[in-house]
Amino acid sequence: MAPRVLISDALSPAAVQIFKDRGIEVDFQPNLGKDKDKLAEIIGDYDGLAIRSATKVTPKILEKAARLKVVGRAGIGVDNVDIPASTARGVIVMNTPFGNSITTAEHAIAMMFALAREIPAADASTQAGKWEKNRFMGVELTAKTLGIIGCGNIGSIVADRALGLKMKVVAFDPFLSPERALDLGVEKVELDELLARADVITLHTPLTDKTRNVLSAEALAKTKKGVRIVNCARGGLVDEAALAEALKSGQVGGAAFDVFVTEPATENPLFGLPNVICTPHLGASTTEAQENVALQVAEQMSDYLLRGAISNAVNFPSITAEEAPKLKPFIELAEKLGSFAGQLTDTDIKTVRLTYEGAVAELKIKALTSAAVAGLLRPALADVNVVSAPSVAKERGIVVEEVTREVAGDFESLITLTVVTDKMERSVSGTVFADGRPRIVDIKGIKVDAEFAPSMIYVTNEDKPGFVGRFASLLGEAGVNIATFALGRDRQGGDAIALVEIDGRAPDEVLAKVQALPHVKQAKPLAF
Ligand SMILES: NC(=O)c1ccc[n+]([C@@H]2O[C@H](COP(=O)([O-])OP(=O)(O)OC[C@H]3O[C@@H](n4cnc5c(N)ncnc54)[C@H](O)[C@@H]3O)[C@@H](O)[C@H]2O)c1
Ligand SMILES: O=C(O)[C@H](O)COP(=O)(O)O
Repeated sequence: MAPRVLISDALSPAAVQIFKDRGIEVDFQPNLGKDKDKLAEIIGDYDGLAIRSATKVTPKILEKAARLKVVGRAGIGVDNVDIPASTARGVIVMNTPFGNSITTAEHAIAMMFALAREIPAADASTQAGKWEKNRFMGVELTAKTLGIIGCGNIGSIVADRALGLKMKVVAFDPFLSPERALDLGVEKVELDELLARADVITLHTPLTDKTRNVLSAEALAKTKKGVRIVNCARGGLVDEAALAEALKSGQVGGAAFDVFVTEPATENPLFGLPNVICTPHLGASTTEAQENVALQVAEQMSDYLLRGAISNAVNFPSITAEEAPKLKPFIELAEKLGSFAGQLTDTDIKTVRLTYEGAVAELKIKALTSAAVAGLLRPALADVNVVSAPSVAKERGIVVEEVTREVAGDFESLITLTVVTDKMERSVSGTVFADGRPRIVDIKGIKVDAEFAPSMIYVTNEDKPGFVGRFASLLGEAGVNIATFALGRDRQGGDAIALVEIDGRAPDEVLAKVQALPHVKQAKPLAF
């Protein structure tokens, strides 16, 4: 069945065409995102959801999204998507981090000019027939200092344009390296210095616990008198009530805002104040940017739904379309090794260690580790999956370790999963042969060669004569057909294991009889 995608915001129709061309069924309902009840009613029918900022992907929506595999944000900010809840349900969330950056930077520059020359007020006055030539006295931007808070993709484009305007640029961004600052031609400063020096401040950070109200009443009091403030990033970066007071007192000379604490903003403390310019979250709204992000998100979502390739996911490592087929058999192997250990582990797991040796160590091991942890936890938590596994493990205090080694000894690639509990440490290793099928090749240091089968019995016993005959007869007498039989031991007379594939499930009473055979330590059913 072809995957189905719902577009619930006003994306460029270019996205619809991409989905159709890729053989994906698509429903384009550009206003649906504003109607959360209707969205909740129909979301269960879709594998993908393509959005901008109007659709809110809440836990309530996700609860109804039984088939949903991917949310694609045609744009940058994913603050309208509950990422932990999406991750917990195994939904990949991807965005398009660069497609609208130039457009948004241009909007910030336009806002800065509009503030400097009071263009909106001058326009309104002129069109009202007033010709107030003496009312509007602007400021020149040349040689003024622009303070950029957040010098990432958009901030650095703003810096480049501002330098072109012959402004001085200072930037506050704890993650901006001195080398990058030098490359950009900006001066990296602390926040207080930026506040003290900037004639214009522009914000370009995401909204986080650290950036919320970065321009608070206290910060605004430290600015140059008459400073102009531009916010084309996120509402909440500036304390709107404090800014309104600072505008009234003249501490701040003007503010140009594209984003607001509450959106859609139908009322706001800034509305109606002198030299305040507002736009309705138009930063990304150009034909070029909208076409870029729509095409990109549709391609990314299609690649994931059709080929398992992941790019620009905020909750999973990237996997290219070339890597996806190489990873696939190893993802299956990792998940099955995890499942093997999970089915045998009854007590609290403290640590899981994944060791990747040989060619597999060159692949995206983060994805393999996630698959292994998902397999390990699934016997206890049915809902866990490759996307949610790392966060579920973290919540449960399970330490996940990864080790990579270049050489794999007898195998081209080898994955070993080791589980550590308070009582024991158990390792199981596997590989993928040329036929692409995963095999178990080592259990607790004992060599075996077994495939993962839908129904198996795993026996550990003392290596004593007679066990295999008795075990096989017992199964035969109970009408349980043996499909394959793998044996291994650490040394003659030492510890031995049997991994037996059977047709159908072994009844509990048969397993109890196996358990009661002489020299048997444990007999467990396994299913893959
Ligand atoms: N108005 C719009 O329509 C519109 C359009 C696109 C993007 N945006 C928003 O613009 C913002 C920036 O987008 P971007 O693509 O440049 O993001 P980005 O991730 O490339 O850059 C953000 C920068 O902020 C910095 N930063 C993080 N925490 C900080 C802190 N505590 N103090 C100072 N700097 C900090 C980061 O180091 C990074 O360099 C985002 O919030 C995005 O959602 C708005
Ligand atoms: O984060 C973004 O990309 C912008 O805020 C754009 O939002 P929009 O797609 O709703 O215009």
